[in-house]
Amino acid sequence: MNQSKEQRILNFVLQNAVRGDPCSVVDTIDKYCSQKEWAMNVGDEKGKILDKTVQEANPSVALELGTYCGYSAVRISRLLKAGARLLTVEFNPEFAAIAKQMIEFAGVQDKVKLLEGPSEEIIPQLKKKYEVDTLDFVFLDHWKDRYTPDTILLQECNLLRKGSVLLADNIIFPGAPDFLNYVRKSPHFQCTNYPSHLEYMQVEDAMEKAVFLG
Ligand SMILES: O=c1[nH]cnc2c(O)c(F)c(-c3ccc(F)cc3)c(-c3ccc(F)cc3)c12
Ligand SMILES: [Mg+2]
Repeated sequence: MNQSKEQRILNFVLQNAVRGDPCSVVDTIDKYCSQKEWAMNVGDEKGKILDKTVQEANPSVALELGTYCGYSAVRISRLLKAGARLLTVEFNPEFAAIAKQMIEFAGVQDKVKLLEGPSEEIIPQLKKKYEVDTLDFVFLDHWKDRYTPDTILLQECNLLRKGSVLLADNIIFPGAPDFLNYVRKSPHFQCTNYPSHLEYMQVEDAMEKAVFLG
Protein backbone atom coordinates (compact mmCIF):
# COMPACT_ATOMS: atom_id res chain seq x y z
CA MET A 1 0.00 0.00 0.00
CA ASN A 2 1.81 3.16 -1.04
CA GLN A 3 2.39 5.84 1.58
CA SER A 4 0.38 9.03 1.97
CA LYS A 5 2.05 12.42 1.50
CA GLU A 6 1.56 13.01 5.23
CA GLN A 7 3.37 9.75 6.05
CA ARG A 8 6.24 10.81 3.75
CA ILE A 9 6.48 14.14 5.58
CA LEU A 10 6.58 12.36 8.96
CA ASN A 11 9.22 9.87 7.75
CA PHE A 12 11.38 12.72 6.47
CA VAL A 13 11.16 14.36 9.91
CA LEU A 14 11.93 11.12 11.76
CA GLN A 15 15.03 10.65 9.59
CA ASN A 16 16.26 14.24 9.35
CA ALA A 17 15.11 16.28 12.36
CA VAL A 18 16.48 16.22 15.92
CA ARG A 19 14.25 14.30 18.36
CA GLY A 20 13.03 16.61 21.14
CA ASP A 21 13.89 19.76 19.18
CA PRO A 22 10.67 21.51 18.01
CA CYS A 23 12.54 24.07 15.90
CA SER A 24 14.30 21.35 13.93
CA VAL A 25 10.95 19.61 13.34
CA VAL A 26 9.40 22.84 12.03
CA ASP A 27 12.43 23.60 9.82
CA THR A 28 12.55 20.03 8.48
CA ILE A 29 8.85 20.05 7.50
CA ASP A 30 9.38 23.40 5.74
CA LYS A 31 12.42 21.98 3.92
CA TYR A 32 10.46 18.95 2.70
CA CYS A 33 7.35 20.90 1.69
CA SER A 34 9.24 23.65 -0.12
CA GLN A 35 11.63 21.31 -1.96
CA LYS A 36 9.75 18.03 -2.43
CA GLU A 37 5.97 18.07 -1.89
CA TRP A 38 3.71 21.02 -1.19
CA ALA A 39 1.50 20.57 1.86
CA MET A 40 -0.93 22.83 3.72
CA ASN A 41 1.24 23.64 6.76
CA VAL A 42 1.01 27.31 7.70
CA GLY A 43 4.66 27.54 6.65
CA ASP A 44 7.49 29.82 7.74
CA GLU A 45 6.33 33.21 6.43
CA LYS A 46 2.85 33.03 7.96
CA GLY A 47 4.44 31.02 10.78
CA LYS A 48 6.40 34.10 11.82
CA ILE A 49 3.11 36.05 12.08
CA LEU A 50 1.70 33.17 14.14
CA ASP A 51 4.79 33.25 16.39
CA LYS A 52 4.49 37.00 17.05
CA THR A 53 0.75 36.75 17.77
CA VAL A 54 1.27 33.84 20.19
CA GLN A 55 4.15 35.61 21.97
CA GLU A 56 2.04 38.77 22.32
CA ALA A 57 -0.92 36.80 23.71
CA ASN A 58 1.35 34.61 25.88
CA PRO A 59 -1.57 32.18 26.38
CA SER A 60 -2.07 29.80 29.32
CA VAL A 61 -4.70 27.91 27.30
CA ALA A 62 -4.62 27.88 23.49
CA LEU A 63 -6.85 26.10 20.97
CA GLU A 64 -5.95 25.14 17.41
CA LEU A 65 -8.64 24.11 14.94
CA GLY A 66 -7.02 22.02 12.21
CA THR A 67 -3.93 20.06 13.32
CA TYR A 68 -3.06 18.42 9.97
CA CYS A 69 0.50 17.01 10.45
CA GLY A 70 1.16 18.95 13.65
CA TYR A 71 3.40 21.66 12.17
CA SER A 72 1.64 24.59 13.83
CA ALA A 73 0.95 22.63 17.02
CA VAL A 74 4.73 22.16 17.36
CA ARG A 75 5.33 25.76 16.27
CA ILE A 76 2.88 27.18 18.84
CA SER A 77 3.77 24.87 21.73
CA ARG A 78 7.50 25.67 21.49
CA LEU A 79 6.56 29.24 22.53
CA LEU A 80 4.28 28.37 25.47
CA LYS A 81 5.32 29.27 29.03
CA ALA A 82 5.75 26.52 31.64
CA GLY A 83 2.38 25.03 32.55
CA ALA A 84 0.60 26.44 29.50
CA ARG A 85 -1.18 24.05 27.16
CA LEU A 86 -2.42 23.78 23.58
CA LEU A 87 -5.54 21.83 22.63
CA THR A 88 -5.52 20.95 18.94
CA VAL A 89 -8.52 19.54 17.04
CA GLU A 90 -8.30 17.31 13.96
CA PHE A 91 -11.25 15.46 12.45
CA ASN A 92 -9.27 13.39 9.89
CA PRO A 93 -8.02 10.22 11.66
CA GLU A 94 -5.08 9.71 9.26
CA PHE A 95 -3.88 13.27 9.85
CA ALA A 96 -4.39 12.87 13.62
CA ALA A 97 -2.25 9.72 13.69
CA ILE A 98 0.58 11.50 11.85
CA ALA A 99 0.30 14.60 14.05
CA LYS A 100 0.43 12.51 17.24
CA GLN A 101 3.78 11.02 16.16
CA MET A 102 5.05 14.44 15.02
CA ILE A 103 4.17 16.01 18.38
CA GLU A 104 5.83 13.18 20.33
CA PHE A 105 8.99 13.28 18.18
CA ALA A 106 9.23 17.04 18.78
CA GLY A 107 8.99 16.41 22.53
CA VAL A 108 6.03 18.74 23.11
CA GLN A 109 3.49 16.05 24.03
CA ASP A 110 3.27 17.37 27.62
CA LYS A 111 2.08 20.77 26.34
CA VAL A 112 -0.18 19.56 23.54
CA LYS A 113 -3.43 17.62 23.73
CA LEU A 114 -4.65 16.31 20.37
CA LEU A 115 -8.43 15.95 20.20
CA GLU A 116 -9.78 13.84 17.33
CA GLY A 117 -13.20 14.75 15.99
CA PRO A 118 -15.22 17.51 14.36
CA SER A 119 -14.73 20.99 15.87
CA GLU A 120 -18.47 21.51 16.25
CA GLU A 121 -18.61 18.47 18.57
CA ILE A 122 -15.42 19.17 20.51
CA ILE A 123 -15.88 22.89 21.21
CA PRO A 124 -18.99 22.31 23.39
CA GLN A 125 -17.02 19.70 25.38
CA LEU A 126 -14.02 21.93 26.20
CA LYS A 127 -15.28 23.26 29.53
CA LYS A 128 -16.57 20.07 31.14
CA LYS A 129 -14.55 17.33 29.48
CA TYR A 130 -11.25 19.19 28.95
CA GLU A 131 -11.42 21.49 32.00
CA VAL A 132 -11.12 24.72 30.05
CA ASP A 133 -12.36 27.94 31.66
CA THR A 134 -11.70 30.41 28.82
CA LEU A 135 -9.35 30.38 25.82
CA ASP A 136 -6.56 32.96 25.60
CA PHE A 137 -5.67 32.18 21.98
CA VAL A 138 -7.40 30.37 19.09
CA PHE A 139 -5.73 29.50 15.76
CA LEU A 140 -8.33 28.83 13.03
CA ASP A 141 -6.73 26.70 10.33
CA HIS A 142 -9.27 24.00 9.59
CA TRP A 143 -12.00 24.33 6.97
CA LYS A 144 -12.81 27.88 5.82
CA ASP A 145 -16.59 27.23 5.97
CA ARG A 146 -16.26 26.40 9.66
CA TYR A 147 -14.48 29.61 10.67
CA THR A 148 -17.67 31.61 11.26
CA PRO A 149 -19.88 28.93 12.82
CA ASP A 150 -17.06 27.87 15.15
CA THR A 151 -16.36 31.49 16.15
CA ILE A 152 -20.06 31.85 17.02
CA LEU A 153 -19.98 28.51 18.86
CA LEU A 154 -16.95 29.61 20.92
CA GLN A 155 -18.95 32.64 22.05
CA GLU A 156 -22.11 30.63 22.75
CA CYS A 157 -20.05 28.23 24.89
CA ASN A 158 -18.59 31.18 26.87
CA LEU A 159 -15.07 30.15 25.90
CA LEU A 160 -13.90 33.67 25.00
CA ARG A 161 -13.04 36.42 27.46
CA LYS A 162 -12.18 40.10 27.00
CA GLY A 163 -8.84 40.02 25.15
CA SER A 164 -9.06 36.48 23.75
CA VAL A 165 -7.09 36.46 20.49
CA LEU A 166 -8.34 34.65 17.38
CA LEU A 167 -5.92 34.25 14.45
CA ALA A 168 -7.24 32.84 11.17
CA ASP A 169 -5.17 31.42 8.29
CA ASN A 170 -6.06 31.51 4.56
CA ILE A 171 -8.04 34.72 4.61
CA ILE A 172 -7.25 35.33 0.91
CA PHE A 173 -6.42 31.88 -0.46
CA PRO A 174 -8.59 29.87 -0.47
CA GLY A 175 -10.36 32.71 1.38
CA ALA A 176 -12.92 33.02 4.18
CA PRO A 177 -15.07 35.98 3.09
CA ASP A 178 -17.99 35.27 5.41
CA PHE A 179 -15.62 35.06 8.40
CA LEU A 180 -13.97 38.37 7.45
CA ASN A 181 -17.38 39.96 7.12
CA TYR A 182 -18.55 38.55 10.42
CA VAL A 183 -15.63 39.62 12.61
CA ARG A 184 -15.05 42.97 10.90
CA LYS A 185 -18.72 43.96 11.22
CA SER A 186 -19.10 42.66 14.77
CA PRO A 187 -18.80 45.20 17.63
CA HIS A 188 -17.36 42.35 19.72
CA PHE A 189 -14.10 42.02 17.74
CA GLN A 190 -11.16 44.33 17.01
CA CYS A 191 -9.57 43.10 13.75
CA THR A 192 -6.11 43.38 12.18
CA ASN A 193 -5.10 42.04 8.76
CA TYR A 194 -1.63 40.59 8.10
CA PRO A 195 -0.84 40.29 4.37
CA SER A 196 1.45 37.37 3.54
CA HIS A 197 1.78 34.55 1.02
CA LEU A 198 0.42 31.04 0.63
CA GLU A 199 2.77 28.56 2.24
CA TYR A 200 5.75 27.65 0.02
CA MET A 201 4.24 29.65 -2.91
CA GLN A 202 4.41 33.18 -4.38
CA VAL A 203 0.65 33.52 -4.13
CA GLU A 204 -1.02 36.21 -2.02
CA ASP A 205 -2.58 35.12 1.22
CA ALA A 206 -3.27 36.79 4.58
CA MET A 207 -4.04 36.13 8.22
CA GLU A 208 -6.66 37.99 10.25
CA LYS A 209 -6.39 38.65 13.96
CA ALA A 210 -9.66 39.24 15.79
CA VAL A 211 -9.45 40.21 19.47
CA PHE A 212 -12.63 39.56 21.44
CA LEU A 213 -13.82 42.69 23.25
CA GLY A 214 -16.32 40.96 25.54
O1 LIG B 1 -8.23 23.25 3.99
C1 LIG B 1 -7.29 23.92 4.47
N1 LIG B 1 -7.22 24.01 5.83
C2 LIG B 1 -6.26 24.74 6.44
N2 LIG B 1 -5.31 25.38 5.79
C3 LIG B 1 -5.28 25.30 4.42
C4 LIG B 1 -4.23 25.97 3.75
O2 LIG B 1 -3.29 26.64 4.49
C5 LIG B 1 -4.17 25.92 2.36
F1 LIG B 1 -3.14 26.55 1.77
C6 LIG B 1 -5.10 25.22 1.61
C7 LIG B 1 -4.96 25.19 0.13
C8 LIG B 1 -4.89 26.40 -0.57
C9 LIG B 1 -4.70 26.37 -1.94
C10 LIG B 1 -4.60 25.16 -2.60
F2 LIG B 1 -4.42 25.12 -3.94
C11 LIG B 1 -4.68 23.96 -1.90
C12 LIG B 1 -4.85 23.98 -0.53
C13 LIG B 1 -6.17 24.55 2.26
C14 LIG B 1 -7.19 23.82 1.45
C15 LIG B 1 -8.12 24.54 0.70
C16 LIG B 1 -9.03 23.87 -0.08
C17 LIG B 1 -8.99 22.48 -0.17
F3 LIG B 1 -9.87 21.82 -0.96
C18 LIG B 1 -8.06 21.76 0.58
C19 LIG B 1 -7.15 22.43 1.37
C20 LIG B 1 -6.26 24.59 3.69
MG1 LIG C 1 -3.96 27.00 6.46
